Amino acid sequence: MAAPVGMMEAIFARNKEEHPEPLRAEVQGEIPSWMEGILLRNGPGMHTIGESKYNHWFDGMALLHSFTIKNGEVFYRSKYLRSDTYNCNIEANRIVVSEFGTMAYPDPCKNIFAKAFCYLSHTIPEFTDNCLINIMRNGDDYYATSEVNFIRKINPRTLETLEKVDYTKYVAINLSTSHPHYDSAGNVLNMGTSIVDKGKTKYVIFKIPSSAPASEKRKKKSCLKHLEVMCSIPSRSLLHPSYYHSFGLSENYILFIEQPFKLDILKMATAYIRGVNWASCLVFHKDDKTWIHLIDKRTKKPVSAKFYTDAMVLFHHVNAYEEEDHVVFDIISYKDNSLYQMFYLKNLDGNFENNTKLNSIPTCKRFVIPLQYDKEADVGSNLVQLPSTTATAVKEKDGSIYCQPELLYEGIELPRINYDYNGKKYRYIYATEVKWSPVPTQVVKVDTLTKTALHWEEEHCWPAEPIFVPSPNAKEEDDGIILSPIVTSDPQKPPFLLILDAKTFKEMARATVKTDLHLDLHGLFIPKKDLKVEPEADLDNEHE
Ligand SMILES: CC1=C(/C=C/C(C)=C/C=C/C(C)=C/C=O)C(C)(C)CCC1
Ligand SMILES: [Fe+2]
Repeated sequence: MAAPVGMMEAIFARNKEEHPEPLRAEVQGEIPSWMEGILLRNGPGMHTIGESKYNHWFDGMALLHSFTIKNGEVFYRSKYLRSDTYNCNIEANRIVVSEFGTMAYPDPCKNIFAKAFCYLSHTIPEFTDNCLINIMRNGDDYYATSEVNFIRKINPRTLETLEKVDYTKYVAINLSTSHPHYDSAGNVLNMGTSIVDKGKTKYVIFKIPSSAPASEKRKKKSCLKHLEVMCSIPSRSLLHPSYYHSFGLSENYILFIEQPFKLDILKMATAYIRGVNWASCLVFHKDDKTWIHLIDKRTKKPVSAKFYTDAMVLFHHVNAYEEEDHVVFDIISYKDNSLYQMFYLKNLDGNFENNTKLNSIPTCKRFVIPLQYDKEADVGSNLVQLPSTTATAVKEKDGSIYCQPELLYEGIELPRINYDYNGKKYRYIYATEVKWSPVPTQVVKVDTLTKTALHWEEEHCWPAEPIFVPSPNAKEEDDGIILSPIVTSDPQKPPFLLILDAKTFKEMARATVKTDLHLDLHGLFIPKKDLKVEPEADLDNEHE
């Protein structure tokens, strides 16, 4: 499919209008009656403020949007996150807060970013609270998340912005992932990097309980107060901690990949005075190794064996599980960091096709880590004993173990699974297929067993990350529905929420919305039973 000139600019760079009042979508097909709840998603929606423009797609102001499904009907809403960053920018009518790919210099007026003037004496700058990447659920609370120390509480029904939460008040981290995990009790597990703690750079794994102790419930205290550090892992290099976007979780282990795509702290500390963006402080060391860390949840200690693989860059873990004394984990990996390069808005304009040819294809790979093996095994022997995989883990002379993956599937990103199978043996990956550019053209269901896939695609359609929602009495892993918002590039064709049968990948319904829809990043589905108030109890006077 070829991209008409200017189309990419409309998709990526044009400011999207918010639509905070519920808008009734036109449903074609039938949405099963059990399907009730809110699909809540996040992503950048505004890349120009006054005369100033952001450089990178990941810089855009967070635009929350939701599809509320009730009685076979769908209502759409969108609202910009009223972060301090957003408010300051709008007030100044220009970009005054730095983002991933854009360094900004604030007005000399007094604003909450006044601290930015202390850059010269601070290693860690005051980061943005433009939480544009994902949504995190913690008990009954929902937060917009990004990769720094701030998260923003939001109202999942009205999309209103609530408190600004600073992780550093509860745990010594300066960066955190936007992809937390959840255990079966609903507790949040997440990871962050601590840079300034007594000069010891480390990765911190922490848990936020899903509810506060009963004695505090009445006071509506936040669960964050009860955040608990599970384990920390020292960074191999104090001044170059690895960058990571997600981590893995099996039943008993936490999986952390220390990749040679690293944050250079000295570069970051001087970025402001050098006039360069944060992105330029992330450096790929192509000749370094990628270290694989396993943390035993029971002992809260890292497994001592040294597992590594070749240099790579990864953003998304897919899933991990244990099988016969091995940990199996699947990730989407790249051979370098060119993905971040591609999302500079200057590469996403008229010359899009030439600028963004994927030279590093996102590839789904399976790694297998042996947990129990013969310590006397010969150097050079493969310690993986699983017949189902070609992944290997070879003992080296110095006792370290060199892991080589099995290729599962090429050209997919934004992976999701049936989260009931998270940490467990599983079979299906739902993702977007990325063929000729980093922009998805298809929704896919990959069968990791047969390495085959089912696809959905349509002309002028650009799908978002597909979310799996299990059906109420699901027996099989793929008993459920796939939800994916579809951005369209043909002005005659309005955008819609696509609803697929996860088993067959046949379209069950689509809910068309006559408004602007932005290409987003990640989100979650809140089933009706998890909503404190009936979804859209107030929808009787919705706008049509
Ligand atoms: C602001 C800021 C950061 C922001 C990173 C962002 C916003 C990353 C987005 C990544 C995405 C969307 C990846 C998708 O696969 C860093 C570099 C962590 C550290 C310095 C300050
Ligand atoms: Fe992500």
